[in-house]
Amino acid sequence: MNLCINHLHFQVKKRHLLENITLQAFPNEVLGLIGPNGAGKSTLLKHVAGILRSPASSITLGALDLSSLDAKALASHIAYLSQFNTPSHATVLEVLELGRRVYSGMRLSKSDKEKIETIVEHFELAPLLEEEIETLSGGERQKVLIASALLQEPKILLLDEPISHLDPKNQLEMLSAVRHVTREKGLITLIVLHDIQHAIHYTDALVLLKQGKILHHVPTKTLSESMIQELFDVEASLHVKEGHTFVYYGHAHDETPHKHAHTFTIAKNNQ
Ligand SMILES: Nc1ncnc2c1ncn2[C@@H]1O[C@H](COP(=O)(O)OP(=O)(O)OP(=O)(O)O)[C@@H](O)[C@H]1O
Repeated sequence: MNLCINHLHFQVKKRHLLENITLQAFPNEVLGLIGPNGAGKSTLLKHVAGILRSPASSITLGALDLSSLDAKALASHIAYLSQFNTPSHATVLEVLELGRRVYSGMRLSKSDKEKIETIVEHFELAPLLEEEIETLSGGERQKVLIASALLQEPKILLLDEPISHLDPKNQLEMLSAVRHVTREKGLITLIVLHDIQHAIHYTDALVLLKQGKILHHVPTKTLSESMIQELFDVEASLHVKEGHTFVYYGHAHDETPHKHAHTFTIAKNNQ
């Protein structure tokens, strides 16, 4: 079942925040949304999450019209981790349990509890379970919220800058976990990332959004320097070292191995 966004248009007063957004995302795919500040990335995710609605457009998952569902029905299809919202007055365990309540209500089953235990172990959250979520560090909180979103077992996972507070090790582990779970469970994952390096290594396809419009929607391996430059209005160059692709901003390095920098893409280096 594909996620289809058709002719999404969103305007506030006279300002067009999203213009004619049409795209498809597929099961097993991590689709990265990248673009400058204010490009409309969060606004796009909020539409898929059903927080914002634009009646003239349609957002469907297979034959299901997501825009016709209420919040509870949406929660069984979509887990959304927003940039800023954190539940208040809840312990870590309660936040994790929230991920299962969409299915089980207040009485969690044995299987719900086992799923929580597995994720607690995987994300090493055991020492934090009784802590109030508000007292955690930004990174710890982000880990708990991602774990809770995964416990929801959605078909669509929406992550808005999910790693902004994590240290480098946790960033890599979290992105790796997101990619793994997307493939293992056949999810459609939309993730907003500011770090192009991460986007290159952990996404399958990229939507490049600028001023509310899609500039490009490409397989990640075909992202080119010229696309990055067009998107961010900065000099950018891609370099490959030992199979890994690195992005440099500013003027290209002297040791750039590719003379035709603007045509260089990252094909075959996206592992
Ligand atoms: N409800 C709203 N009313 C008016 N303007 C809004 C509203 N929501 C978003 N905007 C504006 O729309 C633009 C896009 O915002 P959005 O948060 O989607 O950008 P973004 O690409 O996620 O940016 P960032 O990378 O900075 O998080 C911004 O200029 C923002 O101020």
